[in-house]
Amino acid sequence: MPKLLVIDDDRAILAIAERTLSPIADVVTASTAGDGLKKLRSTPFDAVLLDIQLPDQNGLAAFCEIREYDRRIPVIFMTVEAASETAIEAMQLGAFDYIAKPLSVDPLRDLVEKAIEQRQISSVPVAISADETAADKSAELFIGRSPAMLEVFKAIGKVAKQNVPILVRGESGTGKELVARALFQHSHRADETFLAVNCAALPDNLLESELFGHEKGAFTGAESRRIGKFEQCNGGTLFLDEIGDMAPTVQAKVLRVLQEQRFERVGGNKELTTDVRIIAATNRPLEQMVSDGDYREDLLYRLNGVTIDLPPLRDRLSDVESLIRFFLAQAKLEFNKPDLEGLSPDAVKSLTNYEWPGNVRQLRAVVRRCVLDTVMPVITPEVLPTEIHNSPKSNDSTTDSETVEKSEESGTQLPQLVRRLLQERSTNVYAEAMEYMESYVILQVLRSTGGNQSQAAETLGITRGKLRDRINTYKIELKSDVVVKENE
Ligand SMILES: Nc1ncnc2c1ncn2[C@@H]1O[C@H](COP(=O)(O)OP(=O)(O)OP(=O)(O)O)[C@@H](O)[C@H]1O
Repeated sequence: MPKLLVIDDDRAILAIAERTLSPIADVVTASTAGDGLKKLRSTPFDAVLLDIQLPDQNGLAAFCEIREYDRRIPVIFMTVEAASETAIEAMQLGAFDYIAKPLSVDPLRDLVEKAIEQRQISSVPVAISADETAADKSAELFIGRSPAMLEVFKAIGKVAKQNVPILVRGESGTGKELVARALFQHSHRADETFLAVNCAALPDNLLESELFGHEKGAFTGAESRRIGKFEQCNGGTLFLDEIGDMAPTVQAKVLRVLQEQRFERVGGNKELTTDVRIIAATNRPLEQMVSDGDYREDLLYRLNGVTIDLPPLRDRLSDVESLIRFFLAQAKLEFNKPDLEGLSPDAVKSLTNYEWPGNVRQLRAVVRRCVLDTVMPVITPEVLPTEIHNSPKSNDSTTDSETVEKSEESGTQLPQLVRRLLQERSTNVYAEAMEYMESYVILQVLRSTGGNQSQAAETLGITRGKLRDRINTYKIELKSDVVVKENE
């Protein structure tokens, strides 16, 4: 039977604890911190219930001694009033949880059961340690040992020093900006300026002015002359993210810079020259957009002379472990969690089996969230987001065709979709897969804003015009709920 230590100077509390908890644990009591610590050192315990005010020592100080002795032991604090300050302090120190007196029987039993269970599952040796030297904050490291990523690194090495435009392609969150930075750092321009512009984040007229600048009075609100990024970045490197999201006028101006290194500020007629290396990135099907008349063919050809393709994370799952190691060590330092030891083997299994629709960005966010959420030194599957913990592949139980039928909208069906398209010998796999992802993201964000398009556009980092365009394209209906219309 698991062993529980209850430290409190109130005999009534000790009696309630013994009565309530003896069916689930072997309860040992102590009425002072000194006595409790002595007992703890002589027998192994699975959890501790600790009063915050003890006669011989403050409970928080006693807690620190317990942690020094055994940092894996879950400690639940008990206190008379629900004092937020103490609760915050206790949780910051790493307490398992906090319960207010007078003790209610059911919540107390549930909490102690949970603590004992946590103690047992986190007693396994860690599969990935949180102590990695790679977490040096000063270096922005690019992680990946899979053959696909080695190809990417080789491509960066080959083209970084050539003064040509480069197009980086890949799904959102695959690391396109990191590639752009690596190209810059290894180029002859490494000591010059590097600027990044997200073309989807600004309305078309503002994007034009952001890139090329404007003259005073060029449009309402243009109260003075403004220098654009192409001018500011003279001699340096400009990273144009989401290059697919540009109005035709802007496309024409960017093409001219690429061809002649010349442009005019908005509202100006003086021709300016600039020497900027362009690195562009996109996750959009530019070829399809050219066929649909939405993108200039000549611009596409200028841009994609040299292309670097970043594979989605699900196609290089062998990189997941090293990425976790890296993000875990970073988060441990950043969130000051010195007791964090790492991830349990089961947690690693769930993470390495997941399909990662949001790619490395999603993996990074999940690891950081787990580090923040865990109260135990070892991160176990229970701490993972439910979609990962319960993902069909993590549990190896559901077949692909079942999941496609069941939840068209779950957003995790991309691999199945791609497999189906390949079986059907589709020649439009890229565009269809991109559309699937894009419609999923837009739908989810619109749902989260209750259909408010301004808020959704802001959250998505795209303009309202673009959002409206996508809503029409994907036949998203904004009624009391946000739904996708069936194809007529
Ligand atoms: N191989 C990698 N090693 C370490 N960190 C990575 C790697 N790939 C991506 N990241 C991290 O993941 C996050 C997303 O990467 P990044 O912004 O470069 O993606 P992106 O493809 O440009 O996304 P988007 O298309 O949405 O702009 C960043 O925090 C980045 O540092």
